[in-house]
Amino acid sequence: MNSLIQNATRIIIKVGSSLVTNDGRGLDHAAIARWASQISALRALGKEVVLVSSGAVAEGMLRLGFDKRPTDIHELQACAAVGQMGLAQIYETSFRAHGIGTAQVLLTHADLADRERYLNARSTLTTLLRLGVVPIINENDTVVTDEIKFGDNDTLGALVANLIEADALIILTDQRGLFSADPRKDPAAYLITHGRSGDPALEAMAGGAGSSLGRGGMLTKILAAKRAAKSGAHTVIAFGREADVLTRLAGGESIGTELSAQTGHLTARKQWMADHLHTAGQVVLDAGAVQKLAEEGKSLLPIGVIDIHGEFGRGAVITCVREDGHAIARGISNYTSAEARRIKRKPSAEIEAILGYVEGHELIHRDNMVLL
Ligand SMILES: Nc1ncnc2c1ncn2[C@@H]1O[C@H](COP(=O)(O)OP(=O)(O)O)[C@@H](O)[C@H]1O
Ligand SMILES: N[C@@H](CCC(=O)OP(=O)(O)O)C(=O)O
Repeated sequence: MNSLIQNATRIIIKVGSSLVTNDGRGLDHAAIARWASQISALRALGKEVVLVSSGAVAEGMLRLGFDKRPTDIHELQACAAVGQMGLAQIYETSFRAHGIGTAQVLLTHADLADRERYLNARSTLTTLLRLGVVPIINENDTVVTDEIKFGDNDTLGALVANLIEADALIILTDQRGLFSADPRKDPAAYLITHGRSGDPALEAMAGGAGSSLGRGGMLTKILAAKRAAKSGAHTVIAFGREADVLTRLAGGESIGTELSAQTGHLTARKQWMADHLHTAGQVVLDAGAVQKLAEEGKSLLPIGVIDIHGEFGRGAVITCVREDGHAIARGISNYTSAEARRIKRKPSAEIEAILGYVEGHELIHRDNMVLL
């Protein structure tokens, strides 16, 4: 028994190229229909699911008649663009059979590196989940070149887990999990059933991709688990053709390789904030707000803010100081410094009238704050 997936509410599921395209023979309609049916069952259990799907290049190669992976970057990008149409169509049809809508989200590295776009991607994904839609994510291959690519969707899956603070990342692949060595090369290799994300011993066992279709191989999956754990997400690596793999994992069964994260979401986020020694700006709190934060564990409302120093964007880590300049907390601002200047000293009910929109009643929510 293992409860990593059973206890997870928000789950990222990543499916690799060889699974999605039946080892390059063409979209595996039956496999995709089975995953859609299982994901529909997971949602009936109250879980939110985001799918990260590879396979655009492999499917596009088939549709355009390439018998081996093109070396020309623009031909590869053309393959991705053609194949992505196939992916979008098959996922929409397969989920529609269960009355579930899908949404296509194509991301690039630049989208997640830019704070504004990162926050927009996060809000769109969480909104889609709230609206009951299954987002289907892939890298936007047509606009990126090698130097600026995530390169493999294992990494993308982990970054999406960080982005929306998922509880778990399930990586479905063409092996039963992490083996002590690449099972294609070493027949004596055995399955590793449990481990700690970030354990360097795991990295030593993992090798590169097993086929010409996959990009990352096992090492990128192990590194993805390490990355996902930074925001508190556990990872399971399992065989995508295993019968009812998703529903059995959700039922608490141990399948594949389970890699547990050592810290919870809140701890991970607070640690991240505590590590921000230089913050973009400061807000000066009145005595009432200091009391609410420090003594009562409350969020920071604009009404308790007397002054704002520095220029910062939405989502920046800022410092909360007393009137005498003493720092008492750090946290993520829901508003830009310009907006904060307009809503300081105002009751939260007036935010919408002043700014024309509301990002939150708080300037800094309690969950996004660490006391110093
Ligand atoms: N230690 C290992 N355990 C399992 N698989 C490994 C290991 N080292 C390398 N591999 C290879 O990684 C492959 C899976 O990665 P990849 O081909 O990128 O798949 P995907 O398309 O699912 O991302 C396996 O088929 C296997 O040959
Ligand atoms: N964006 C690429 C994904 C490449 C990739 O990471 O493949 P894989 O190692 O099979 O997950 C595509 O859709 O072909």
